[in-house]
Amino acid sequence: MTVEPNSAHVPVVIIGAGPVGVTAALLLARRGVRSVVLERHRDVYPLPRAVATDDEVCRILQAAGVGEEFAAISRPAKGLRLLDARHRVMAEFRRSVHGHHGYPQTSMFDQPELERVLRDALGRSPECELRGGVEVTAVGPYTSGPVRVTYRDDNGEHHLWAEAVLGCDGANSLTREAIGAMWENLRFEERWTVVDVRTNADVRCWEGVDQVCDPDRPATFMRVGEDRYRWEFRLGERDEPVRELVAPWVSPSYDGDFEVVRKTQYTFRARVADRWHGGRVFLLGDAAHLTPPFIGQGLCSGLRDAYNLTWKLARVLQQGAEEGLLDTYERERKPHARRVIRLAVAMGWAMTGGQDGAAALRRNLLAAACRIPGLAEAAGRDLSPALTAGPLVRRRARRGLAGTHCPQPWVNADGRRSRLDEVIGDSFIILTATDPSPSLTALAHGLGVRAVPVTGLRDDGTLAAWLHAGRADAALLRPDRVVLDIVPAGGRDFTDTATWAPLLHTTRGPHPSPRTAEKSLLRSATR
Ligand SMILES: O=C(O)/C=C/c1cccc(O)c1
Repeated sequence: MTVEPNSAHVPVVIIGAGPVGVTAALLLARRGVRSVVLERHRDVYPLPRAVATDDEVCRILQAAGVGEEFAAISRPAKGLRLLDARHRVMAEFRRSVHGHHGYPQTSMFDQPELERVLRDALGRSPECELRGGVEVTAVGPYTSGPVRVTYRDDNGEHHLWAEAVLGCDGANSLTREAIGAMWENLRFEERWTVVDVRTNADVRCWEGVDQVCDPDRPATFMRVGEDRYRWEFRLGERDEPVRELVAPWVSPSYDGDFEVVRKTQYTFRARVADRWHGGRVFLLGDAAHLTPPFIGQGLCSGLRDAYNLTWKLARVLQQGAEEGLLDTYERERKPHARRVIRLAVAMGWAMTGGQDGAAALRRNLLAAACRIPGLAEAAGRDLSPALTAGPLVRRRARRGLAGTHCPQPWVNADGRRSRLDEVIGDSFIILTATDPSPSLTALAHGLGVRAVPVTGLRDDGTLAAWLHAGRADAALLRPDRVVLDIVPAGGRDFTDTATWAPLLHTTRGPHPSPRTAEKSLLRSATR
């Protein structure tokens, strides 16, 4: 897509071509929505930052069309351990290589490699245009009609008018300022040193993440790749040399290759923006939330933002869905991001002893850091909680299926083994335990949604067991695979559809999806 410079109209402008911005562009492109991505740097930022994803995020990357490429550059991690000051294991939280979403529950990767994969995919998408080496100088006004985005490049100043603007412009977001959002402080602020090393040394480690719970020298250590390692240390009184810092893991007498790829100081913060949009200007990723990295969820939260928002935006822009659909973005994502940040902060307290008046008391308890209330339980589980109830999450019970994700097993359709999402398409869908009743079929038809019995998908029984465990005869999945509502076991239909049915309504048909092959698989699976 090429847009005339100086004064052009585009459906979506994305500010920032980091992983969140580019993934958002790819997800929109898969739904036929064109975007221009504006980025300060000309090329991928070469230094490592994020190092971990969970399986939900791998599924998002799959939806963006780079799932297999990401699998090829990432490495499953065994999980998370809490160590005491003498590096004795106090608690171990194992992660499976076959998570709920069909991928390893934790994967390690090198961020520049991920960004290269995403940029290459962007280059193959005619719906996306990346403008690198530009500086965005203003966003807005945004209160009515298209939003103006002003940027500068070597040729001067330009304006774009967009139906929506996605601010993926990081912690110092200009977009956040433009919409007048303020930070809500979740009370964690510490200076840490982050060290990335490439070496073939015999590093003392396991295939996972170690958190050293030592108030005097809290630290994180993990293997990121074949010869890539990351250490994080809370800043001490003096700036110690790397070899001194890593001496407990790499023998000081090792004199082989040892490249410090990066050593930098960060302020780890816990913050959430008080508002995530102003009209059609949205905040995503670090522009909307900041977390200490102790549970590896920073980038994950940003990619969840992109997945949550893009299907809603595509429906509004392309299919004439109600504007109210867009309000659910902040309503769903903000409490989710806040909960994940709080868990990261709790992990930080376990490692450091905390910063408040009770810190001294907690220090005495640190020999059993995993006893910090709720931490062990939460850290041992899926780190991504269910979405809270709202217009698009009809939660009846605290532990019901609504707000959680449908699992992604392998299925067999049309004689081919595929991941579930490749087969069920990218719109709303109802999965049923058995053949849908005539009334459910009629209801589905009225909603413009397909009802598919899981038996026809021929998976390994995962889907039937999941519905059974959730006491559901059917589940209505949203395009992001979150359960909107269920038909309770023994029930006939969805009840009280009035709260969500209007949000499913569209006035135009969907853009023809590039995934025609998947649709044909679905037809044969449901015949
Ligand atoms: O809980 C996990 O499996 C991974 C946690 C993690 C990942 C990356 C960086 C961290 O400090 C923790």
